Amino acid sequence: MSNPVYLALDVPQLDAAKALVEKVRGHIGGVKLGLEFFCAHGTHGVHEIAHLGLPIFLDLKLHDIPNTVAGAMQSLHVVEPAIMTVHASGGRAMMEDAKAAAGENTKVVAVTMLTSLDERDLERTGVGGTPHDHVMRLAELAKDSGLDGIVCSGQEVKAVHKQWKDGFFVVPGLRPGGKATGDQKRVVTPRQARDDGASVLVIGRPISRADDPLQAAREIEATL
Ligand SMILES: O=c1ccn([C@@H]2O[C@H](COP(=O)(O)O)[C@@H](O)[C@H]2O)c(=O)[nH]1
Repeated sequence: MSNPVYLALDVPQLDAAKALVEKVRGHIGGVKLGLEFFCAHGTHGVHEIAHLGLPIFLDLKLHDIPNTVAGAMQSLHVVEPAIMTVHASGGRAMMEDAKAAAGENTKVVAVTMLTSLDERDLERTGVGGTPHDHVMRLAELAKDSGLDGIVCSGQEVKAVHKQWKDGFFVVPGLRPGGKATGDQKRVVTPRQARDDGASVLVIGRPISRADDPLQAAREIEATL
């Protein structure tokens, strides 16, 4: 089985980002490039990282009217990402058009509820119910819209996997100690997420901000 860990490369300098990937490449299965990286380095930066030879997950969390999101997906064919994200709350038509516009080798997955949010945050946005209810509802919408899977926390992945057997599940908000730290609120360990059905484990700061990123990546891999 291939390594499910995708390193979140939220690092502003391109050279430092490349050096980090080179350092830990034997202990990860892919690289996740998000808004911080893309705003700084654009498609040029994506190509530079892709040249290192690992699969690329482009996490831009697109959320706009269907025509605009479909146009953005088309424009990103040049970088051929293995995985792309849109927001499930963009609605069915947006997700259908995003999937139709994506390259044939790109999995499109929908962000349900950010792992930095909890039930109180949800309530403040006017959404009632628990994170579990909200994630399940949006997962069903993503499935009906023809997407490949969703992004959710490790606290929901087991339930979603039960209902969507062949879905592709991306789980961020992972902490080796299993404790919520900093901005991440719905947290589990990488091992628990894997055991509960995650397809991809997104891990950033526990590796990138570790005193010894190589050792941190090795230790996480050993738990899986
Ligand atoms: O719900 C979500 C969706 C995406 N992310 C992204 O994952 C990484 C997590 O980084 P850590 O440093 O391991 O916290 C980051 O790039 C987020 O943009 C998420 O955390 N939660």
